[in-house]
Amino acid sequence: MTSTFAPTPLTQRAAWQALAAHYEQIREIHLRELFAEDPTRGERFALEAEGFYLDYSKNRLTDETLRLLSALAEESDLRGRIEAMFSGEKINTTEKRSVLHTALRAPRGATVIEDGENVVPEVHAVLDRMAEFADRVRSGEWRGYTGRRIRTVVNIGIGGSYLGPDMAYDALKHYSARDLKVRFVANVDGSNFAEVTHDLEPDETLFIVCSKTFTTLETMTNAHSARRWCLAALGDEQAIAKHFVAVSTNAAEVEKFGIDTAHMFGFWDWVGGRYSMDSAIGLSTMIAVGPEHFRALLDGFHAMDEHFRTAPFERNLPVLMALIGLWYNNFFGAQTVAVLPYDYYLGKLPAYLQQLDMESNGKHVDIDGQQVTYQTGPIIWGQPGTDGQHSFYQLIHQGTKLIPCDFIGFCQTLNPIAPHHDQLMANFFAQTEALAFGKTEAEVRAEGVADWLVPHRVFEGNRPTNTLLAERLTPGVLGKLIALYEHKVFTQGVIWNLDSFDQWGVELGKVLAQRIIPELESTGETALTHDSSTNALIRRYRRAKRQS
Ligand SMILES: O=P(O)(O)OC[C@H]1O[C@H](O)[C@H](O)[C@@H](O)[C@@H]1O
Repeated sequence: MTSTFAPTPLTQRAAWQALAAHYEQIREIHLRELFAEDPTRGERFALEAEGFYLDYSKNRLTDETLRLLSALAEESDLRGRIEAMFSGEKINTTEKRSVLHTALRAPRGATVIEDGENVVPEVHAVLDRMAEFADRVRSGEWRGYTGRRIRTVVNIGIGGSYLGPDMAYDALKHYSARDLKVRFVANVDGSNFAEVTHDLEPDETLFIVCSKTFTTLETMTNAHSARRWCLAALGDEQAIAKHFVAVSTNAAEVEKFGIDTAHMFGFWDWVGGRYSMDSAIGLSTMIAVGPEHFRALLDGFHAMDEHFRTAPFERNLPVLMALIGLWYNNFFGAQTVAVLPYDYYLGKLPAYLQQLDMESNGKHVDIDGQQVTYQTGPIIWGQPGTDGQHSFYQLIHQGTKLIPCDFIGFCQTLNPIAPHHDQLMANFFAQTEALAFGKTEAEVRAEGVADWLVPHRVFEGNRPTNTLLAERLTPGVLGKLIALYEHKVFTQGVIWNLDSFDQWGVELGKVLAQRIIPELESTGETALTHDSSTNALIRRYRRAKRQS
């Protein structure tokens, strides 16, 4: 069943037009004024939920802005779209699929119906098999072909079959078995494979080939190289069963590759690649941290799902963050969002969120195929603090572009080595303060700065930030954080009226590469029929290749 709601075009909705008018009134107002007007602003514009404290007071908005943004969510039928997603409607219309990553973390015993069937028992059956396998690898019961225990797990996969596990492995290092390493091969560049495997012992290495489709060029090329690497050392086809397992929705292709489907962990076409780190794609995560921590991660995801589904919009973390983001994206003309985690373990969060957000909402037509007349998904980027401070923060503080930032930090460190955490968090708090309030010309002059230097030392301020503070980074908190961003992206996609779950934009390049591969591999001078630029580049490459 699909929803029958036909929204008024976005820019014609009453709330959108009211926001456009409201923007004209508010665009010049400085955060200094907003804070001066209301001494309670810092506490009033904050939300405590699911273990997070979101301070959104340092944003260029008022109660009226929030009221209008919430009205826009209502007019966009956000409530109905949330229910449509959770209840298994085929909201991914271009691929005619349900979008049920939320079922991956539904508790045992819950009911989520997809095409007339409850999928929760299947989800838990796979989780149970994963747990059994992870325990066997972790305990050393699962042995390699020569009888040695597994010391390194290599996840072969790309996109959604890589970024989540890679991010989570770093994020949960503190909880990981230290005698078992996880590495990642994603890029089709042979240097990735070479560098990851050069110091590994084949008989102590387990490859997890992760691919939803099991046809992705990069992953299949790397998996075949891994197979050859393994066979070259162990010399027996029988060894493959001990050193390869697969995660996929495509059992036929897994078998064709030569992996016994008894060693395959499945998932379903209602899980998008970029929403799959909590499916069997998380097998490497589970092996690293153990089934109990993995379940805590899932519980975290689920808690945020429930919050998103039930909390009123103005007290709803993902909805609020989505609406604030939309305010800058569509009214202030901000092109990007910086995600700045003040936690070493979250170093790969920006890269993970790039796929989650940009592959979901980087669309120029709406769900009905109509060209949009408004901006859609922003460019996501970032780096952990404090590293970024010594590099690109200059532009955020004094550049000509408006860059809304998400600052993410924790009250407690997992590595209490004084004085590090206080210093880290002092920087965390200082940055949002500096960005919001800046430093006026009068303040700079009062410091006795020479006239000619004054303009360089002035900080305009009025640069918006969200601060997301949690107690400490645990598997559960990571799950909540990722679900928060998943639902933020969903909320924005609903308002922009997009299909946030397809990714046609990645297809053209793939198809053209398939056409070019034989042109590069062929030893003869096959005719080239591309444009003159592409032809010249290919000819140059072939010439260099012949000479090498
Ligand atoms: O898991 P796979 O089927 O190998 O897909 C891996 C990735 O490649 C595709 O091209 C898409 O851009 C991603 O959404 C996907 O996660």
